[in-house]
Amino acid sequence: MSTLRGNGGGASRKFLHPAAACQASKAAAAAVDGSKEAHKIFDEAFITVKSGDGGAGEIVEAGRGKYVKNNKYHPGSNQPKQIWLPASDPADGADGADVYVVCDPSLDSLLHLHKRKSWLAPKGAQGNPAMGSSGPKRNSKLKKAMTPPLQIPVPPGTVVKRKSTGQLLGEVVQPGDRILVAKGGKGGMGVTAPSRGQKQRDLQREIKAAEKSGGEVVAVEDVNWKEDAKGLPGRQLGLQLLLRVVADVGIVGFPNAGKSSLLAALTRASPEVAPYPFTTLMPNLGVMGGQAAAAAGSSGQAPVLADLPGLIEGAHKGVGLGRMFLRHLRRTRLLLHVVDGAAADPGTDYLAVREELRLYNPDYVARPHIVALNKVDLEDAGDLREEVTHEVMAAARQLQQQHAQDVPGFTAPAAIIACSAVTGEGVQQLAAALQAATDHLVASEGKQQQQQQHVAADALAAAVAAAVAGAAAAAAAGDSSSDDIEEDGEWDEDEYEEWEGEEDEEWVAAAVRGDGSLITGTGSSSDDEAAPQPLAADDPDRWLFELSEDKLLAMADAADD
Ligand SMILES: Nc1nc2c(ncn2[C@@H]2O[C@H](COP(=O)(O)OP(=O)(O)OP(=O)(O)O)[C@@H](O)[C@H]2O)c(=O)[nH]1
Ligand SMILES: [Mg+2]
Repeated sequence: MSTLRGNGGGASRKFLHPAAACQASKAAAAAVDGSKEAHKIFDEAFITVKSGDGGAGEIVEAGRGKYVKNNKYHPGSNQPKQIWLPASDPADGADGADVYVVCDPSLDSLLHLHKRKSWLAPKGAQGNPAMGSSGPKRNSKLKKAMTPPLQIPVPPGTVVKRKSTGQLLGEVVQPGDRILVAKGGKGGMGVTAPSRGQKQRDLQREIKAAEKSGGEVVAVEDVNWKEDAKGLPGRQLGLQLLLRVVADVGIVGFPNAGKSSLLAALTRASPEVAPYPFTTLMPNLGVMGGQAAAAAGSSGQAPVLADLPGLIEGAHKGVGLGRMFLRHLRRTRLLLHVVDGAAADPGTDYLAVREELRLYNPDYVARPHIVALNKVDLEDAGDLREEVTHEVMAAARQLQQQHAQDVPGFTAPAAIIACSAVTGEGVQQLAAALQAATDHLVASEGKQQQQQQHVAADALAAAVAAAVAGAAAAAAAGDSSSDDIEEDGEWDEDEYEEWEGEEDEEWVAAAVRGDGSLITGTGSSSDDEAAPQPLAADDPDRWLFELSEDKLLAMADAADD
């Protein structure tokens, strides 16, 4: 999973093929059609490979003395030199080169394989090659020269299949991973050719045997020893290569929900953002910066986020750009489900995307996820944020009940975080949640291997909630102190007075209980003890979001009524 982290922790990586960049600027509908080809180029390739033929073994004629001439190269020079080697020890031909598909973390697409479709591995060297031919020659100790393998570089997350049968040959994930796709042909054996006298004796024996049995000898072929010296041919096969993005977090949601905007807000990636659906045609990757890690109290590695093209209803059947991209979720630990909070019916949007994921691969809905309720800066979304949160929770519960039988481990969101990619509100909390969830999942993966445990949804939610509460507190503290000191480090008296006179900030935090009901807590900035505390891992109540002061007053009024 960590293969893309070598780029400095904060740098972004972007897959943008020129063809796709051009298409992206066209109208949405045209982009949908055109992008299919661009996408194929980026993450799918068909190639033909052939491993090397085995080299022929050396043939030494018997009875030609104790030593025979063999051409050998000086190490580090390509000048052949004739040497004498024992005639009793003819050299084998070298095996043909094997073909490997190897993981190369400097690559991020399969584009290079469209420029080179056939990969032919070198033949094995002959036991005693003719003067002037190149390649490693007889090694009297090993008796056989080695042929370096042909290596086909591919990015991390590439799956290799046989083109004809679809048989899975393997997958490379981390640097150093490699798959042997075609073994080189075996080299021929070094043989001693029978001497003329030996041939005569063999012939006489054959004739006698034939006479005895009443047959007639017409011709004798003495080819068997020659066959032994021949190398076997290499293996040719067609391969299909598929790239699955390797990232910790996969960002999903309806087109235009703000997935790319959130990627840009959370990382240094700069994906294309535009107010029409299907702006994103290919996955964009970004690495989260260190701030979020600090806010979440994490010492873990910065998560890699993958922003995917929008999903729409029927995506699992190939509607929109869906099916081609859904496989990129395969290697993610966590999903970030982005919901447009200002949409007509965000709860239904959430439900529809979850359904698409389930229909494509039930594993995807059993994977932990965090919901980002985006665009809360817009009036509608801001006013309705609690209502929408409830809707999303209700939709999650509805799905959970519906599929309790067929999808074991169907998860509700580990957190629902209201945010705005445009104003930056809630983005710190979202970053802290993603960092905490990734850390938690990485840690429990380690444990899983040792103890066969499953990631407990409640423990994950508690870890995420604690990180969100921490980030919210840090954001509040940052807000109150940042303006008080002048750039030269001196107190600004006027501002100080203003600050002194400020009223305590009221806060209210809300949490959703295990049974779905809402609890709230209130306090003020001077009232440290009452500040929201992270809940224990086994506490079914989880802090989910903080409410505005207006909302607090409205709720207090409602309670009085
Ligand atoms: N007001 C507001 N607008 C937003 C916010 N986030 C995104 N947008 C706008 O929503 C539109 C779509 O944003 P994108 O980030 O391209 O959305 P996307 O989900 O990546 O869309 P596709 O790639 O087409 O699936 C753009 O016009 C953004 O400026 C937000 O928090 N508030
Ligand atoms: Mg996008």
